[in-house]
Amino acid sequence: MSATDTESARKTAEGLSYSSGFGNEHSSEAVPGALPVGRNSPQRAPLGLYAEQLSGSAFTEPRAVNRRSWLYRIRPSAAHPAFTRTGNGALRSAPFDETVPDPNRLRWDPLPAPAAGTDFVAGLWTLGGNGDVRQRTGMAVHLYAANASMTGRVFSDADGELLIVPEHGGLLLRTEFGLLRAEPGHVALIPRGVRFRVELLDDTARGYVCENYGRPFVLPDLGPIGANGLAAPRDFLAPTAAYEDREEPVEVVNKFCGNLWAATYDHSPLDVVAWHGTHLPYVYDLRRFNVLGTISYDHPDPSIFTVLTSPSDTPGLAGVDFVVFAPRWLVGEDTFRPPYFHRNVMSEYMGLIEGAYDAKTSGPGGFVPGGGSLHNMMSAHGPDRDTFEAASAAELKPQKLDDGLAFMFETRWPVTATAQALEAGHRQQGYDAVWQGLERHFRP
Ligand SMILES: O=C(O)Cc1cc(O)ccc1O
Ligand SMILES: [Fe+2]
Repeated sequence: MSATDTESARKTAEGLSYSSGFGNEHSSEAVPGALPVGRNSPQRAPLGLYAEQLSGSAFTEPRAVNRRSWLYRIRPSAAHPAFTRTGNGALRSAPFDETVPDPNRLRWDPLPAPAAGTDFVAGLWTLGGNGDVRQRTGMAVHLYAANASMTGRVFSDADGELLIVPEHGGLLLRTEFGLLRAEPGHVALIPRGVRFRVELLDDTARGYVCENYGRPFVLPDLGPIGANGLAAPRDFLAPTAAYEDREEPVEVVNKFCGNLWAATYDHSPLDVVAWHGTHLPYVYDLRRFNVLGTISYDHPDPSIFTVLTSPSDTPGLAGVDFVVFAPRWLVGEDTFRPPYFHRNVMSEYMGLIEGAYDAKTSGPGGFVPGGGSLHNMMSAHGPDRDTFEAASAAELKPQKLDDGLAFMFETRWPVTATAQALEAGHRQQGYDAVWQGLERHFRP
């Protein structure tokens, strides 16, 4: 990628404007009058545009979960030649059956640097997942490492929505709905089927992606917490309409039932001049998360850190939760303050965006930014030996944890790793050792 590409992406990102709110109806027009008033599909849409509905739920789903957007575009998406199979690279999809589900605790260092000229799509590398793309259940954990902006091509995922978690390097996401800027510490969500192109705001980019095949992410219910707290709806930012009017070949890469397919349009499909609806991309700054925790004793369960949840058919049992461990005060009295030892019916993939995580030693060979751990259902885990020893002896003054930003994709189904993840050179060997040497202290 040339320095000028990065520079121009950066300049574009500076001037972005958004509209705020989660799950509500948004609307935007890049040209005044482009949005029809009072109806969705007039006989002739304004300004000679084509009207197109993009649905994210069945037409008949209850109003509370119904999602669709109306797009007013220069050319209809339907005007394209046949899609043909293209290479899947290091992308894998559910069902994950290359390997046997592994009860062991697994940990990885960051992805190695990619070959020159690797863009976001080419840089996707699947760690594992669960469910079945054809049944629209489950999730996948991907990582990405890129050093080039996407040029001449866009991506869309029919299999699920993409929750992008940058760890290194900013991203400019040019979507059908407009532009989003996602820096490390932000998350961006691209809904099922929405086309987008990723441009890099820095020379290289690295991060994580949760591909959610199931019900779209929503904000968790707050129960006795009350009307406020955790992620506030108004901190979710939708783009404003911005269109490309380009009559030139653009490759549309479509992830469909686990495979990549491509068709070359004779124009840019990011040609939406106006839109309104609820099936929308958004960004959220994790530092806006209102962290709640104990002000008396005991370490609350991490469900209190849920940013977004994808409900399954069983109330309270998420297909996948996105959970953030953000800076916070620890004040619990007579309390072991880091995450406790546990065996969990849910399966936990953890990543680190910045700094250190309070249950694990950082530094080489430890849990490091860009790395990740997989603690599958019922696997025994928790603080490593050094963390346990330090926290058991610590003086319990109020303590600010402000040097880390970690997250978890937590799912009701076990995560099966891909063959490339189990065999990867960056998989840490001997992770079990972090729990060795926990002394016996029992004195009956
Ligand atoms: O570090 C983990 O394993 C994640 C986690 C954090 C926590 O605060 C409590 C339980 C839990 O699984
Ligand atoms: Fe855990």
